[in-house]
Amino acid sequence: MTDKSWFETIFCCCNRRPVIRREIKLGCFGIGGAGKTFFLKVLKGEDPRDLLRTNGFSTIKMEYDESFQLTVYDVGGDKGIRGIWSNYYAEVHGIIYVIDYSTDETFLESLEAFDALKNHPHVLKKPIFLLLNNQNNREFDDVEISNETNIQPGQHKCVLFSHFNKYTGYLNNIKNATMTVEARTKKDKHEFQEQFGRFIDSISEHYVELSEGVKAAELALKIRQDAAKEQRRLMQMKVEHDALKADVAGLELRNPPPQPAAQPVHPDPPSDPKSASINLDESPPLSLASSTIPSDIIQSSPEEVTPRDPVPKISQTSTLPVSPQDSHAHIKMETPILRDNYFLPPKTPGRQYSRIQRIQNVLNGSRVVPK
Ligand SMILES: Nc1nc2c(ncn2[C@@H]2O[C@H](COP(=O)(O)OP(=O)(O)OP(=O)(O)O)[C@@H](O)[C@H]2O)c(=O)[nH]1
Ligand SMILES: [Mg+2]
Repeated sequence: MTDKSWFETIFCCCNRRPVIRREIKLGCFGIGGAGKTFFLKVLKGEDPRDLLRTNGFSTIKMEYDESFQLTVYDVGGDKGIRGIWSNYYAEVHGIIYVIDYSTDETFLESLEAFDALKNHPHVLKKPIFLLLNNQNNREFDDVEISNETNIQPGQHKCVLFSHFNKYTGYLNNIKNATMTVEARTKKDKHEFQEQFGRFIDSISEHYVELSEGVKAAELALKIRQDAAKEQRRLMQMKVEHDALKADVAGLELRNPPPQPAAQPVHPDPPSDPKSASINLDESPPLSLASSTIPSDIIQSSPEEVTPRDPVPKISQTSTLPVSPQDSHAHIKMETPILRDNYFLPPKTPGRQYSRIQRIQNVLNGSRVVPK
C-alpha cells in the first residue's frame, strides 16, 4: 500500500487534481484618474462604480485560468505619488499602462509619464499592455498613438495596445468575480479582454526568465526591509537608553549621593576664653571622663566608620611646621571646635595642647604639630 497524505486522498477520492496556480505579478500605472482601478475592477468582474482615488497603492488578486493567479499592484497616479512607481518595476512580470486620451493635456501628461517608465532598466525586456482610455469618445488613430509612444522594436518582450473607450457595457450585470478572467473573456469577447489574454500568454511564455528577475528583486527588497527593521530597532533602543539615562540623572538630582560630612567650623570665639558662651544642651561640658577617653573608644566613633584617608600619627616630638596648603589644619587651629560632643577651646599662644585636643586632631586627620 502506498503512503498518501490526507490531502492527496481527498482529491483522489473526488477524482480531481488539486489546482496549484503559479503567480503572475503585474504593476498597473498611469496618471491620476486615467481609469486604472476602473479597468482592473471590470477585468476581475467587480462593480467598478463609486471608486475612490487610489492613495498609495492597492493589491488586487484574481484567478486568471487553471494555471495562473494574477496579483496586480494598482499604484496611484497623482503627480505627488509617481515617484514610487519605480519601486514596483523590478518586482513584476509585466506592466499595464493606462493612457488617458480624454483631453490633449491628459494625453500629453500620460505620454510623458510613460516615456520615463518604458525606458527604466527594470521595465526594459518586460511585456507591456497599453490601455487607451477615453471617456470623451474622442477619435484616435492607432498609428498616431504608436508614433507618439515612441516604442523602439526589441526594447520590450511585447507591447500590446487596446482601447477601453467610454466603457459602459453591462455594468449592472457585474456583481461579483466568480469566473476566471479567461472564462469571462471567452464569454464576453471584448477586444481589451482578448488583448489582455495575449499579454498574459507572452508572460507565460517567458515566465521562468521573468520570474528570476522578480525573485531577485523580492530578495533584495526583503534584505532592504530587514535592514530598515534592524535600523528602526536600534533607533528604538537608543531612544529608550537615552530616556533611561535622563531618568537616572533626574533621580540623582533629587537624591544626591551622600557626601563626606563637612567639618563644622565655628566663628571666631571671643578673645577672653572665660566669656565664651557654651550651649550646654548641644555640647556637654568638658569632663575628666572625656579628657581621658580611651583610644579604643575613639577608634570606634562614628567618624571613623566613614572610609577616608589613613589618619596620620602625630608625634609629640615632631618639629614639622604646619603646611600652608593644609588649610583645614589652619582653620582648626584658629577656631574652637565642637566635635563629637566635646568642646575644644581655641588655642592660646604658648599653651600646651591638651590630650583631648590631640585626639581631636587625630580625628580630623590634620597634621598639626604643637609648638
Ligand atoms: N464609465 C466609465 N468611467 C470611467 C472609465 N474610466 C474611468 N472612469 C471614471 O473615472 C473615474 C476615475 O477612474 P479611476 O479608475 O479611479 O482612476 P485611476 O487611474 O485609478 O486614478 P487614481 O487612483 O487617482 O490613480 C472612475 O471613478 C470612473 O468614474 C471608463 O472606461 N468608463
Ligand atoms: Mg485608482
